[in-house]
Amino acid sequence: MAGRVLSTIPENGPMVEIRHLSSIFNLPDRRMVVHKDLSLTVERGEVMSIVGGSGSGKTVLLRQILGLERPAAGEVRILGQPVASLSRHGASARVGMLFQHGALFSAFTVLENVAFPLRELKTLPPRLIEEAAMVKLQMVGLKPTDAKKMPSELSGGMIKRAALARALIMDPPLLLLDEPTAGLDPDSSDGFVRLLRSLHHDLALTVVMVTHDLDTLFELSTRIAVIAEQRVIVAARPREVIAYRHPFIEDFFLGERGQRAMELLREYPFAI
Ligand SMILES: Nc1ncnc2c1ncn2[C@@H]1O[C@H](COP(=O)(O)OP(=O)(O)OP(=O)(O)O)[C@@H](O)[C@H]1O
Repeated sequence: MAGRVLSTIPENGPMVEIRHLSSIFNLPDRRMVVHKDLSLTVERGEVMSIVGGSGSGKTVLLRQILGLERPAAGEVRILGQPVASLSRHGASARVGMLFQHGALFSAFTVLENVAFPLRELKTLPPRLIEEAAMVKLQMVGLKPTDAKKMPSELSGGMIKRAALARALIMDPPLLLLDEPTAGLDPDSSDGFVRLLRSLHHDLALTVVMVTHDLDTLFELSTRIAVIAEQRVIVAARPREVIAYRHPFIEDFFLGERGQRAMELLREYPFAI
C-alpha cells in the first residue's frame, strides 16, 4: 500500500528539504519568532539529530515535517513533494512519528493502538490489519501475548516499543523521534537505542530525532543539526559539531557533559 503511493515519487534526491522556514506564534502580549530563515537538508539513510536550547523550536520543527503545523513562511518537502500538498494518507505513507510520551490511546489494547492508522484508512480487511500489526509488534521486540494488553499494563520501555510499532505500521521511509529515550531507565534506554539502530539498518530508514541524551545522540546520529538564533547554525558529523565554536555548543557539549561526549566519540567514532 505504501509502495503504491511511493511509486509516484522520485528514487533520488534528499528525504527532507526544509527551506527558508519561519515559525511565528502570536501570543496575547507579543509575537514570538521561533524559526527565522531556517534551512536543513536530510539525505536518505541519515540519522539526523536536532539539538537546541529549551524552546528553540525542535518539536515545532518535527511537527512541521510531519505536516501537523504549517510554517509562517518557507517550505518543507519530503521526497521532493511539499508536505502541505500531501493528503493525510500520502503523509502517513511517508512519515511515521514517535511522540515524546508514546501517546498510546489508553482505552485501546496494544494491538488496536498499533493497528489504528491502518484501520483509519478503511481499505484493508480486519484480518490483514491484525496480521500487519502483529508483524510490527514482533519487529519491535514485543511478544504476541502483549498484543491484548492495555497500555496501563506496560512498562515505559514497552510503551515506547508499542508506539514505535504504530509509527512503523505504514512502512514509512522516514521516522521522526521526539526524545525517544526520555523517561527510560538506563537498561531500557540502551535496549531501545539498540532496537532503533537495527531498525534503521534493516528497514533502510531515514531518521530525524530530537534528543537531549548524549548516549542516544552519539550512538545513533550520522549528523547533528544545532538550532540557535532561530536557525540551523551547523549540521555536520558529531566530531565537527563539537569542534564548532558557538556559545550554545560549548555549553551543551563542554563541562561534565562534554567529557561524556568525548568518551562517546571515542566509543562510536563512526556513528552508524
Ligand atoms: N501552538 C503554539 N502556540 C504558541 N506557542 C507555541 C506553540 N507551539 C510551540 N510554541 C512555543 O514555541 C517555542 C518552541 O517550542 P518547542 O516545543 O518546539 O521547543 P523545543 O525546542 O522542543 O523545547 P524543549 O527542549 O524544551 O522541549 C516554545 O516557546 C513554545 O512555547
